[in-house]
Amino acid sequence: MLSIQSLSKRYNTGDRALTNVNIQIPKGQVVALIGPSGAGKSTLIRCVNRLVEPTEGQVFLGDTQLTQLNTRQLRAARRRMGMIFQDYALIDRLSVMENVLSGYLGYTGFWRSFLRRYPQDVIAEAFRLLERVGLESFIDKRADALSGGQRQRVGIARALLQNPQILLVDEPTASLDPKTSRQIMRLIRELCAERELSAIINIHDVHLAQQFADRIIGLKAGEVVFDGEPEALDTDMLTLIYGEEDWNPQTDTEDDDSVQTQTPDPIRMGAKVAMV
Ligand SMILES: Nc1ncnc2c1ncn2[C@@H]1O[C@H](COP(=O)(O)OP(=O)(O)OP(=O)(O)O)[C@@H](O)[C@H]1O
Repeated sequence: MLSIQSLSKRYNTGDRALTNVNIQIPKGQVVALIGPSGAGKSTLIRCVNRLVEPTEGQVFLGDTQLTQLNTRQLRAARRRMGMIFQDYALIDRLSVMENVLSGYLGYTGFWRSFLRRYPQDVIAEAFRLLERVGLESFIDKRADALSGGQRQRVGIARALLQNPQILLVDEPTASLDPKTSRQIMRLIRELCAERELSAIINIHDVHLAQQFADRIIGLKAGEVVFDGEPEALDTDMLTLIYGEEDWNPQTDTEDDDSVQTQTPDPIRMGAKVAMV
């Protein structure tokens, strides 16, 4: 579904951010991208939707070679990629509903988007999505009146309104507390399963990655050094990716209100992960 081939990126400053990255992601697979600061995670996600231009290599979404598209074609192709951001990227003065509907703007002409007129079926779908992410009673609230977790749910609903084939998710939980982080990761995972959507999630929290991803890719200094199931990510591999560190932190999962998260801490339990 998404195919990243021999991808390299060197910034104008001379920084080599990615070197010969090869990743194939099938439909419906949730991939967590981990690695220390500066490893190239954000660059990789941004090379997929060409917010950053790769220096070498190709990226295919289905049959479309994203790396060959002109500006107009790229705009159309980006509608097939839903973006979810660390800082939510909402318009504060607009309502929750208007923020979600803005996910449709890429499809619509200038005047319609200027007048913010949306087809009835799009509005109905936005309602359904807001219900699905648990925000049905917040539809008319201004975005800046919401908590961080609620704002991220709006961001998720907005991305899904595009009806994308893949979600590109950049540190979705970086600004959230541990309990809300797990709820958001669970929601993303469930939605991907319901819609057979693939996702690449750039995430710093290794425990969350292990708990909620189908597959983990570890980047170090721009190169893929691990690509496998969460169970295979043991302490030796974590040390290779991040360097020497205590990989046995006491993490508390008791405060999560979902029964599904009563899984053992994956690293404490010798990296045997009970997937949700
Ligand atoms: N716009 C830029 N111009 C020049 N160099 C950049 C730019 N963006 C990133 N880099 C460099 O590319 C490398 C990879 O950065 P990137 O932000 O992709 O890493 P990351 O793994 O996402 O880090 P973090 O977890 O801290 O966000 C780093 O050496 C960084 O300094």
